[in-house]
Amino acid sequence: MHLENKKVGIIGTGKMGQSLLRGIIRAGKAKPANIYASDVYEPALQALKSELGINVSTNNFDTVDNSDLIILAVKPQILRNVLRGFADHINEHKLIISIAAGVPASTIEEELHEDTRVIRVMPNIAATVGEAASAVSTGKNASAEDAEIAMEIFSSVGSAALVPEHLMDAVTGVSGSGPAYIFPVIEAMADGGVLEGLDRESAQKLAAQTVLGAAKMVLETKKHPAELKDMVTSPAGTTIHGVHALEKNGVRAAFTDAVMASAKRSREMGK
Ligand SMILES: NC(=O)C1=CN([C@@H]2O[C@H](COP(=O)(O)OP(=O)(O)OC[C@H]3O[C@@H](n4cnc5c(N)ncnc54)[C@H](OP(=O)(O)O)[C@@H]3O)[C@@H](O)[C@H]2O)C=CC1
Ligand SMILES: O=C(O)[C@@H]1CCC=N1
Repeated sequence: MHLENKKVGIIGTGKMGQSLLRGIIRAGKAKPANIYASDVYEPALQALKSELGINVSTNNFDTVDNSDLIILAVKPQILRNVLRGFADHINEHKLIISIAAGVPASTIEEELHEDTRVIRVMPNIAATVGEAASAVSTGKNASAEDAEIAMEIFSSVGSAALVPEHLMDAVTGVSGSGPAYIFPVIEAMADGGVLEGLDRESAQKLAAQTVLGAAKMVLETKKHPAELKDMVTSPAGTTIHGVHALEKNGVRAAFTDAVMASAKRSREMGK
């Protein structure tokens, strides 16, 4: 099963559902006429239909019945109920792709049909701008080709890598939740700039571009971040004074703790 000419369904057109929809269309991975989306709020669906030309419904049956693969983008807390609502409409020909945090593929198999092909993905909100970091894992019935399809979809909104499912909580801690750790960092760096006399707009642009540039250096040079940090810190210069202030405030432990707290919550949500 290749993505081209397949009917793609999305259940839940909130923040992530919409990001994925737009990304898939932008990348030409599916024609709008082949996309079926459902959610509970009719006016928002109609707005999506007129903007993107996709098929919409407030009835998840329409999405499930018309689609070859169905992306589940509702909150984890309601996922079981949503699955129970259409379990009778699922057969082994349909591929289920869930992005719900914490919910194991086995839970979805249990609620649907024991033979259901399930792929679990943890993307992140940067899918909105085509820069998500996604991890893809396979349920017990999903084939290598199913994983390839998921990789194709999520590669269209950023980078995607295959991981064993037991690492999904760790992935959630690092990249699923990660953008929310960085936004306050950008805001705080901009605050510092404002404190030192820059206007807010310039300070925010400088801070955001700095984060983007640093990330790009790590990805493109593949050097250890410590080596890159050393390239910025002149002896007795400005940067080492800034780095010292960060270390004094426990920046490393704060970020490591954030990743661990999110991963722990993901594990709890999976129980
Ligand atoms: N936000 C993020 O950064 C990330 C989220 N995720 C995962 O993505 C999933 C979606 O998250 P997110 O987009 O943030 O959440 P949202 O609340 O923005 O989107 C969920 C959407 O589903 C709708 N919905 C509620 N009940 C139903 C139903 N019965 N049938 C169809 N649609 C329904 C909601 O409507 P209403 O609001 O009216 O209830 C809402 O529009 C979650 O499982 C989350 O764990 C994964 C990675 C990153
Ligand atoms: O906060 C959450 O639960 C979701 C999953 C990862 C990002 N947002």
